[in-house]
Amino acid sequence: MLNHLWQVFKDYYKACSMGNGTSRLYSALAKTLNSSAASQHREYLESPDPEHLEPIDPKELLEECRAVLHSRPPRFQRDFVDLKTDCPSSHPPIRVMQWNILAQALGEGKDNFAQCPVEALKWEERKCLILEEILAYQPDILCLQEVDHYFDTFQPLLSRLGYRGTFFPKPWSPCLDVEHNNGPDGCALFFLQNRFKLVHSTNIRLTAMALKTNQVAIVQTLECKESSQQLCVAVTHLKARSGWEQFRSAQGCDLLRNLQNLTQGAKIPLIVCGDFNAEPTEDVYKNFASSSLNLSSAYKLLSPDGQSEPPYTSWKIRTSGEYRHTLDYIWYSKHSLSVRAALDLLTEEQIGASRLPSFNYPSDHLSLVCDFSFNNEPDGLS
Ligand SMILES: NC(=O)C1=CN([C@@H]2O[C@H](COP(=O)(O)OP(=O)(O)OC[C@H]3O[C@@H](n4cnc5c(N)ncnc54)[C@H](OP(=O)(O)O)[C@@H]3O)[C@@H](O)[C@H]2O)C=CC1
Ligand SMILES: [Mg+2]
Repeated sequence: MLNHLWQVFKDYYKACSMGNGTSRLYSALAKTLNSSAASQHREYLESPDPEHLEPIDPKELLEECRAVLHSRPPRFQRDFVDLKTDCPSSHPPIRVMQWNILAQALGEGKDNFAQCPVEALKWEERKCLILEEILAYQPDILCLQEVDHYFDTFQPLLSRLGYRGTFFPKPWSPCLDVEHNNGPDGCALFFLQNRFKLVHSTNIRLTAMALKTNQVAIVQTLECKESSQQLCVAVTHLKARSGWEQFRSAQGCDLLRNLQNLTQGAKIPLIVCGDFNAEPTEDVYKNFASSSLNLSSAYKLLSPDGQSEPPYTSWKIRTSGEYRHTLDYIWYSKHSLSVRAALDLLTEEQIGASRLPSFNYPSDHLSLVCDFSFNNEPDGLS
């Protein structure tokens, strides 16, 4: 106990000398004094045994994560913006989270982040920041890109939190080029099993100009247990880098074609989450905005006129320069779904001069979170 307290105080001085806030520290200190702290006893974080299936209380996992992160600056506050409160709904909203979490192997071995300290990228702590973000918003549906710790971290932990997960790795993941990698990165889709039943699941290797590419998508049809309404959800991560705009556009066309079939010609309401690696000026964005699937991009609703995308969803400094781009989107069927609320983005001040990732935030992409409801509920309330 004394040793642990001494460590907490050492961490306190370290945090102060870094000029960071101390609220995490107070919480860790209180925990140490009040109980046999979770920081000493990482029951969930250190035993992600796939055979271990007892449910986890999200609050307890969050406490474990906070104990691991006690010497880091506190999480930034992000608020939900209410967008549609006039229409009452008899069912709880469906919360959807879209997030490129940054593959561990790419962050350490390929991305060339120039301002992010290497200590901020340590997996044992960074994974707690990622889990903390997921646990803070508790999405019903979670769509992730750049997942290279599915089997050892996210699948075992999230399944004990009540999620069913699906992972589809990239066929030639660039993670595999990195020494000591943890396997390929890919897309993952999780949904809460107490809210949805899986009706249909498809893994798609996207094509461009009739050729198979290195980019993938997962598309699932879910049935809401409360309303019996069906919902189709897709997650994707399109080809990165400038010079590949036509390639991304072709991949987007392939995904749209697949989605036409999987939604039975737009009959089933659809949500598409992705890191499209494309600004709104690109063809792939325009094709999604004008498709016969009648999709709209949820985060436009945060702009004053409801017509503009946010100024950024990804902000980083590489050795090659600073990159601030809007690349991530949550598309939804605009006639059958409404966005009731959306999580505001981090401000430039919160992101800080070194940009992302950082000690505060684990990825170079921000998470996007929206609450949806169906427009036509069977009981006719909305
Ligand atoms: N062995 C083989 O035959 C093959 C191997 N490969 C491997 O895959 C790699 C390419 O795969 P592909 O899927 O097309 O990759 P992408 O070009 O789509 O990028 C892969 C990752 O790199 C990140 N990234 C984007 N821009 C940069 C940058 N400027 N510097 C560093 N990282 C960046 C992206 O992150 P974000 O999305 O966040 O921007 C993305 O997650 C090749 O480099 C090779 O290693 C690929 C095909 C065949
Ligand atoms: Mg990346």
